[in-house]
Amino acid sequence: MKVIVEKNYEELSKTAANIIKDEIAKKPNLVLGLATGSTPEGMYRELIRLHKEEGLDFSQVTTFNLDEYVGIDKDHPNSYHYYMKTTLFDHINIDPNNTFIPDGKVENPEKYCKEYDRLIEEKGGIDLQVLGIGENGHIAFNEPDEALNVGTSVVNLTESTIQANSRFFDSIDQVPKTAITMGIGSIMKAKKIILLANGKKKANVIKELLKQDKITTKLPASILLLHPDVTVIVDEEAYNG
Ligand SMILES: O=P(O)(O)OC[C@H]1O[C@](O)(CO)[C@@H](O)[C@@H]1O
Repeated sequence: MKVIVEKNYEELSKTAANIIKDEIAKKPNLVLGLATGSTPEGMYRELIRLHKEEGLDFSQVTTFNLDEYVGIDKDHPNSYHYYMKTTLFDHINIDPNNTFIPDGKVENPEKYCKEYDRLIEEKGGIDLQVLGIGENGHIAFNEPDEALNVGTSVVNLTESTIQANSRFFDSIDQVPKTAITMGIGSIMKAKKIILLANGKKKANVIKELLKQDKITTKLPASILLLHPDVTVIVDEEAYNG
C-alpha cells in the first residue's frame, strides 16, 4: 500500500481530485467508484472547480456508488442519492444515465444486489475506486464481523456506525439500521483504489491499518493489503493523531 501524507484536508482533497483527473485524461470513459460521507466532500469541490475552470470533462465517465441506506427515498436529504446529486452531479457535465447508486427502496434486494454487481461487470469493471474509512475500519458499509460479504449485499449497520452517522440526522432514531453496500469482492475487483482519511478521529484506525501485516475481518479495510494498487491519502492529523 502506498501512503501519501498531506499537510491538511485541502491538500488531501486536491491530491485525490488530481488522481481522478489524471485517470480521466488517460481514459475519458473511466468507470469511477465513488464514496459518500464527509471525507470526500473537499475532493468533490475540487473536481467541480477542475470542471468549471479547467474543463475537466465527465461526459463519458460512468460512476458507481458504494452504498445507500435501506428504506430511504432518493430525494431524502440524508440519502446518498441526494448527497451525490447536490455535492457533485448537479455541478459537472456527467450524464445522469451513467451514474449508478444502490436503490435503498428496491422490492427484491437480493436480486437487485446481484444485478448491481453484474452491471459493474457489464460496464467493464471499476477503473478507479474512491474509498473513505469508518472509525471502526469499515469500507463502504462492510462492517467488522466474523465474515464479510463478497458481493453487493444488504447489511446491518453496527451501533458505532449508527452513532457516527447520526450527526447527519435530526436524531439517532432516524438513522437507518440497514444499508445496501458493495461487497468486499466488488471493491477488490477495482483496478486502482484510493482511500482517503482526514482528521484526528481517523488517527486510530489509520494507525491500525498501516501497521497491519495480516488481514482480518475485524478490520475490513485490512483486505486492501491484498490489492496490487492501493494509495492511502491522509492528512497529518489522521497520520499522527
Ligand atoms: O467520511 P466519513 O463521514 O467519516 O464516513 C466514513 C465512511 O463511512 C461511510 O459513510 C459508509 O459507507 C462512507 O460513505 C464513508 O467513506
